[in-house]
Formats: sequence, structure tokens, C-alpha cells
Amino acid sequence: MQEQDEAIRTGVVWEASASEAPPGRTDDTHRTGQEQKPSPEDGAGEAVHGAVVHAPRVGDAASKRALLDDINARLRASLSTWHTYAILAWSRRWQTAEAYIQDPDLYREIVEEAREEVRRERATVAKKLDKARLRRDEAQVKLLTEQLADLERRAPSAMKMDALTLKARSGRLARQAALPVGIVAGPLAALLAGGMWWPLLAWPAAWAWLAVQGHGMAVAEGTATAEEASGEAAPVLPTPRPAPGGASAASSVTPVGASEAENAILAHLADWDRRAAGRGLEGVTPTPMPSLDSLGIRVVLKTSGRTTPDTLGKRMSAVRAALAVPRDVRTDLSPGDVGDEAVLRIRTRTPDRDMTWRPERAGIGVDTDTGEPVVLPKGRMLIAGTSGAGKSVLLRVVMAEALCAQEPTAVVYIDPKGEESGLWRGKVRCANTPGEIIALLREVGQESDERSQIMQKRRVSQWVPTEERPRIVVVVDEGAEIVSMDDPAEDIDVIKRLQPLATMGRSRGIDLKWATQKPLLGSGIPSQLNGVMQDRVVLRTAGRTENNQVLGADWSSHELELGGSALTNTGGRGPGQAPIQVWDLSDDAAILALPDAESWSHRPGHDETPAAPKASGIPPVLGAAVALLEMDPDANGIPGNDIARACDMDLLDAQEALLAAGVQARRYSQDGAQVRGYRRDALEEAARRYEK
Ligand SMILES: Nc1ncnc2c1ncn2[C@@H]1O[C@H](COP(=O)(O)OP(=O)(O)OP(=O)(O)O)[C@@H](O)[C@H]1O
Repeated sequence: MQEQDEAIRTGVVWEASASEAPPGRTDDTHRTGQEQKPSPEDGAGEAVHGAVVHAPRVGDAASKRALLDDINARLRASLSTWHTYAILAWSRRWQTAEAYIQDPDLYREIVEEAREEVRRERATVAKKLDKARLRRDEAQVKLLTEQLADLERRAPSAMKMDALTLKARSGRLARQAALPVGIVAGPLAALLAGGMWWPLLAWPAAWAWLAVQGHGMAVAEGTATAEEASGEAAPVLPTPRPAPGGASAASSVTPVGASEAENAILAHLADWDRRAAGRGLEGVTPTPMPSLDSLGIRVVLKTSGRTTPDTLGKRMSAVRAALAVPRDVRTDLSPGDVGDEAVLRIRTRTPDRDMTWRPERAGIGVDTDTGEPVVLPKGRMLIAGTSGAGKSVLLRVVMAEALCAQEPTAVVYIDPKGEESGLWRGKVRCANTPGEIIALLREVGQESDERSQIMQKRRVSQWVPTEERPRIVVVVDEGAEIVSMDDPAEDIDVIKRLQPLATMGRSRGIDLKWATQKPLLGSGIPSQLNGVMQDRVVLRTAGRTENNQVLGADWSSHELELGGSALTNTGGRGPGQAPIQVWDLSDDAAILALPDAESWSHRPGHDETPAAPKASGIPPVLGAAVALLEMDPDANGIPGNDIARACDMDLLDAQEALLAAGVQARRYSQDGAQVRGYRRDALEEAARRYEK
């Protein structure tokens, strides 16, 4: 009977018979490829009378047609799916092109370029003017002064800027449209003009290329795509993939307001079992509900087996890889509420903070991770950042912070562009032209030399700023302009005058801040300064080359955002740090509101530094401690750190030297508080011993 079944698989149908069949015939019933199931009305479960008959011949043709229809439907569905991918890729490509063409910053860039050109012309004329003055060529001086005045008045006309912006946008549009138009029109032209058909293959090729791109994008974004087998192309929706394991994976949620990047990470979390497999993350399971808050994604990871929250901490790179966390997004793992849980934070967001600079704000900005203020050490500093990175704003913060410092501080501002200086006049000393810059540096150099002599005389190794001789912060904006201005043959020896300030200024209370848009050796940072300017604050750089030059290959300043995001190698901060968001001092009114101050100038021969004990043979560290005491008559003592700093010594070395001089650190009271350090009476008594 079985053999008979196999032999009659096709070409036969079951046909119910109206007539009564003899009882034995029910054994002969068959269900074939085209079987007709008895409906309940037929009396399911009961033997139904009927007969196996040959299917009508027309059935052969119909089945072939059905097969063909089925193949066609699948092909259509597949084409439709890939077409959806092609459209996705095309729409993304066009969105990018549109954003590039409509870039709202284009106008600003063009205006900047025009201003830059005027600035360059102005600098050239100013340089010529200085040379003419040095030659005492009155005719040239007159001519060049007029030219300079003319350039000072010149401002780019709005109409010209509009026309240039339109031209630039048209150029961008033409460049973006060239390839698609070429692919569409080129083969047609070849067909019509030369009768060549094969260039038409460019169309399906371009379509296939787009489809593959679109598929790649959909996969990368974790989006659901068309169901190829369904016969109907589903729309491309930003829906995370379902978790195959279901229970063990985090819920597949699309939170309102989540960014594309966050959705991608959430989709990967939902697909944890598959994505974590083979990465050494066995025994780690995300709990079902990740959440989104002002810092980004938070998810609790449950550990089991040999994995603990501690060992998981060592596998963070595997966790990041499993979730495809972008490189610039930080991740932190902290202990959970119970011993086998860890909380994973994926910091995709920066909380809203009021970043406006105010005099009471500390440092240059905040660490975007911890929210703590970032205070830069005093001393020389290299500041770099490409156009628009926020260099001018950062320099404003540095200067405003210096002006508001407790310690007596003066700012001198070398600004060859001259635009910012207007805001600072009456508060800081500004120098714009080569003549002004040389004059200013000559004065600072004299001051530096005098301080050195005073320090030697006083036997101290560190300058302590006073009202008469304050800390001097020398800010050099647009270092590249200074480099190009430098012309020692014509007595414009700016770099030669800056170099000793960079090397020796720190101990003399003179801090050089060199800012440049092009942090490349030679053009933006003179090689004489590069070696000594090791403390650096770097905003976004133009590219990797600049990043490597200014920070090193393991840093990524070129990936920072424009507009005030910075990194620094000071204060123990390394390449993996969260960026610093610089305080926002872009408001001119805030600078104008700063208190006016007498601008610094060198006053020769002024020596108000209190004399150190004249005893011969007094140890320098004891001499420095007594000098510090004399400068602060209300002090009952001096903390060891202050003495060590004044001598440029390690605290331990200073303590040892003081012990050798017969003074021990003790507690003393100062302004109602107990302070540990060196008491006045002990220091003075030790100094007297050396006088005898
Ligand atoms: N710390 C900041 N906070 C908020 N916005 C900022 C900050 N720094 C810069 N920006 C924004 O970025 C713009 C460009 O900044 P800035 O003029 O400082 O750049 P720059 O590096 O000096 O560029 P350029 O060298 O071309 O003048 C500012 O107008 C401001 O809108």
C-alpha cells in the first residue's frame, strides 16, 4: 500500500463521491500534493466516501503557471527590497549633499576669508611701514600710513559676500550633482550619439551599488529591513532587531528622543546574546530595561558563573565592541545595587549646563564627564585649535581669569590681527603692529632681566608677584602671523625676544601663552619654542597631522567638536580623558563689563621686593621662607608647599633642607584655622642663628 502511495503523488486528486462506496474503499483514500482537506462540514475524522481520480490535464499548465507566479512574486519582492535599500542610500546621500550645499556656516567662512585677506594685506603694509620707519623714509611712511588707514576702514561688503556665498553654493551643487547626472545622462548620450548600448549597464551597476550601500547602512544602524520572503516590501523603520533569546536580552525599546547612535546601541543591547557571543562575555546579561537620562544610556548588567562585576570591568573593550559603542563615547562600569550586578553607563549625552563664563567661575571650563572645573597650572602654555574650534573664546577665558585672579596679575596681549584688542583696551596692554610688539617685548625682556637680578640678590629661586611687579601673562594670538612677521634682519626679532620668556619666564612670574591655528612646526610653532612649551591645551585640530604634532599619535584632538571642546595634557590628564567644555565667553559685553585696570608697562629700577636676611651662608630654602614671611606680615607661618614652590623644589627636599637648618614643621593657627607648616618664630629664630 505504501509503495502505491509513493507512486501516485502527483496528477491525482481526491474527489468526494456522491454515491455510497463499499466499506473497503476508504483504505484507498490518498492526500496528494494537491490534496483537498476534508472540511469539518465534510465530517472531519470520519471516513469520507470518494475516489482517487486523475487530475484534469489543464492542471499541469496551471501548476506550472503557479510555480512561475511564485518565482515572479519572490523575484519582485526581492527586487523591491533591494530597491528600498537603493532608495535609502540615495536619500541619505542626498541629505548629506544638501546639508553640505546649504551649510549655514558657509557665509561666515566666506566673510572670515575676506577678513583674513584684509588682515594679511594689513600685516604686510604694517610690516613695510615699520621697515620704512626704521629706514626713516618719510615719503614711504606717509604713503604706507595712508594705505594702512585705508585698510583699517575696509570691511567686506554684504552684497559681495552674498554673491560669493551664492557662487560657492552653486559650485558645491554642481560638484555634488556631477556624478549622478553623468551616470543618468552619459549612457543615453553614448547611445544616441554613437549607437553604443553597453554604457547603459552603468544604470543597473549604479543601482546595485546604491542597494549594497543602503543594505550596509541599514545593518549598521540596526534598522529592520524589508522581509524578503513575505512578498511585500516592508518600509525601512528604525526598529531594533528582536532579541533571539528573548528573556535574556534587554528589551527592544525605541525611546522617544533617542538619537540615531543611541538607537543603534539599544538595538545591539536587545540583540545581546548574538552580539556578545565569542567575546568572552559568557555569564553577562543585560537586565531588561535600559534607561536614557541626561548622561546617556544606563543599563544594569547581571553577572553569573565565573564572571563578577570586577572581572567584567577588565573586559570593557569587549562590551564596547559587542555594543558597537562609537569611539568618542565614554563608557563607565560601576557596582550595582547587589553583588552580582554592575551598572554600565554609555555616556552619549552631556547634561545641560550653564557654561557662561562669570568671574567666579574657576578654571577654563569643566570636565564633561565629571562636571568638575578644569584649572590649568600657571606657566607657559601652548594653545592650538583650527578655525572655529573656539580658540578666541578660550583665550578670552584665559585672559579674563588672569584679570580676576587673587594674585597680582597683569595681561599683555600680542594680537597681530588686531580685532579682539578693541575689547580689551583699558584692561590689558595690547600690541598689534610689529613696532608695538617689539616695543612691548623689549619692556617685558627688561622686566624679566631685572627680576632675575633681584631674585639672585634676594637668594630666592621663584618670583613672588606683588602689586608693583605682578605676574605677567603674555598672550600671543595667531602664532602663525607672528612667525611670518618675524624678520630679524629688519630688527623685527619677535621669536628671539619670546624665546627667553618661554624658557626662563616661569620662575620669574612671566607666563607665555602661545596660541596658534596651525600647530605645525615652523609655520605655527617656532622650533625654538616647541620644546619648552610642553603644557598644552588643544581644541579641535584640522587633522591627524596637527594632532600628532601638538599632542601625539595616541590623542584624537582632530575628532573633537568645534566650538569649545578641548583636551589638555596638564594636571595628569591623558589621551583617554573626557573632553573639557570651555566656559563660553563669546559675549563681547561680558568682556567690556570686566573692571578696567591700569595696563602694564615696565617701570625700570623698581625694587620693592622685601630683602631677605643678609646673613651669609643661610640655606636658600630658609632664606626663601623668611622672605615669604616678610612679604606677609600677618602670617603666623608658611605652609611647606609654599616654601617648596618658591624654591622650585620638591616638598620632601624642602622639608629636609629646613630640618637641616633646624626648623621642624608644626601646627600653627592662621585666621582661626589650624595649618601645618613652619611657624614664624621658628623660622626667624633659625635665620638669626645664621646672622650671628
Ligand atoms: N567655549 C565655547 N562655548 C560656546 N560656544 C563657543 C565656545 N567657543 C567657541 N564657541 C562658538 O564657536 C564660534 C567660533 O569660536 P572662536 O571664534 O573662538 O573660534 P576660533 O578658533 O577663534 O576661530 P578663528 O580662528 O576662525 O577665529 C564662536 O562664535 C562661538 O559661537
